[in-house]
Amino acid sequence: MSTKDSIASGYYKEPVPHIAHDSPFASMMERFRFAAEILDLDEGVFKYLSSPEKVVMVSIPVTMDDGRIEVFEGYRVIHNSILGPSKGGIRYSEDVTIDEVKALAAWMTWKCAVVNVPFGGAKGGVRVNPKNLSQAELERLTRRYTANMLDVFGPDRDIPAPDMNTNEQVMAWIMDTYSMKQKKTENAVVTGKPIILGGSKGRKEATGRGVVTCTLAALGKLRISPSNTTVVVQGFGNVGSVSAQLMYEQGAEVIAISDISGGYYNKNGIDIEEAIRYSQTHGNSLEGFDGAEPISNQDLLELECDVLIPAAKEDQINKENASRIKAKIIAEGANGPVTANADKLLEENGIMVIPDILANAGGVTVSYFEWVQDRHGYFWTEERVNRRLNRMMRESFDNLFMVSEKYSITLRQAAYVYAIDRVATTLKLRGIYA
Ligand SMILES: NC(=O)C1=CN([C@@H]2O[C@H](COP(=O)(O)OP(=O)(O)OC[C@H]3O[C@@H](n4cnc5c(N)ncnc54)[C@H](OP(=O)(O)O)[C@@H]3O)[C@@H](O)[C@H]2O)C=CC1
Ligand SMILES: O=C(O)CCC(=O)C(=O)O
Repeated sequence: MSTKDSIASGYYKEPVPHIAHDSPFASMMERFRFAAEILDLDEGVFKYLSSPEKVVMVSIPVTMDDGRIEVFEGYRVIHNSILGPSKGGIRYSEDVTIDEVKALAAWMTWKCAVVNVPFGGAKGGVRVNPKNLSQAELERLTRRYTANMLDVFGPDRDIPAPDMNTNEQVMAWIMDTYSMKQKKTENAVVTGKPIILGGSKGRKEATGRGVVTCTLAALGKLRISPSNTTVVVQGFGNVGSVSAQLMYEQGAEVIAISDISGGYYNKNGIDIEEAIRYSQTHGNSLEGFDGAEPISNQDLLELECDVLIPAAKEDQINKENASRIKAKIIAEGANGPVTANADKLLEENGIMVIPDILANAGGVTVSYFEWVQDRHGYFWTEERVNRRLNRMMRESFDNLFMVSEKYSITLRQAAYVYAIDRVATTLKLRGIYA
């Protein structure tokens, strides 16, 4: 089989109704179509996997500190649960949309299949800027969102986790609200909890650690040593800061970092420990960080470097800027940071892209470990968590690298082919009955 230039033919070409043309869901579908064609996927299975199993939209009234009632919109999308209970984070963001959550939920299905964890895919979102809420308002919002989702969530049904702008504290409130309803502590209903509540050691760092495991594997394939590597990281939250720190610990020179306040560039390398300290002591913001020169988030993506780690949000590398990207490797810490129409341009420039559904799968992998530990009531050492995480990420990277070489396709295409084949085979074995 050779690399395909034009990916869609036959029924794969038919547009899926109600999907914005240029959106994360459209990007997901374009890659899904490519894999469906390679796999000669049954038309019914293609249609089934093109839409989510369940979409829940809720209205969340919150009493604000000044007594006013504000109403927020919340979502939970379960894309598919054929591989097991659905799994995926919850995002708080002013511009989250149902279409974005649908794409993120589908990516979770493929991601769990890529790393062979027995979960389906889901994602949640609330349209809110949490920076405008007090801690008490955030708690009331989270508890009401959870109350509205009591029939959706469950340790055997659907298990949330952190994503953009949500953290261990938010997971603790979800667990507590759910447990109150069950009249018993049910810590396996969420992952990414504080360790004292049944969280797993290593979960907070897991996504960044997985990004770095894959990056080191990719550098190995290109015969570049980590200590001769320059790295650029977009986004300095959970995924970006841990990825930057672990690459820095490997001896790499991290020459640029960024958050919503802008980019920070130092051609001689940034002291990442200092940057993390700065952000932690300045309200989780790099604003005013003086260990580097200011640079825009867009210019940062186009810097000359060996490794670019987009770890902020979707659609950052697109058909407008893809031909100006100079990195040798892009490790997708974020979900969907590259649009489908940029894939070809990056491939033509010989850039190795480690796709999101592999690169950032360390988070859900350790979430799986957390769920297993909660259900056993027996907790692992951090060393055991990290060793198993590294092994699973490395095996998944090697597996997809082999698939990509075998079929002369990119790592992203290999990831979709592998994941969709796994989901479709499971579907076939289980069967579909009314
Ligand atoms: N947390 C996890 O375990 C996982 C997360 N992911 C994905 O990784 C990405 C980041 O998530 P996570 O680290 O958890 O989120 P966080 O909220 O912890 O961090 C997000 C970071 O991105 C920055 N940011 C937001 N918008 C922009 C922008 N336009 N330009 C530059 N920086 C920006 C934020 O800046 P500021 O703080 O200043 O707003 C912050 O530094 C998301 O795509 C998420 O879906 C994927 C797998 C697992
Ligand atoms: O840890 C999890 O369950 C899911 C993390 C997540 O939302 C993601 O991988 O995008």
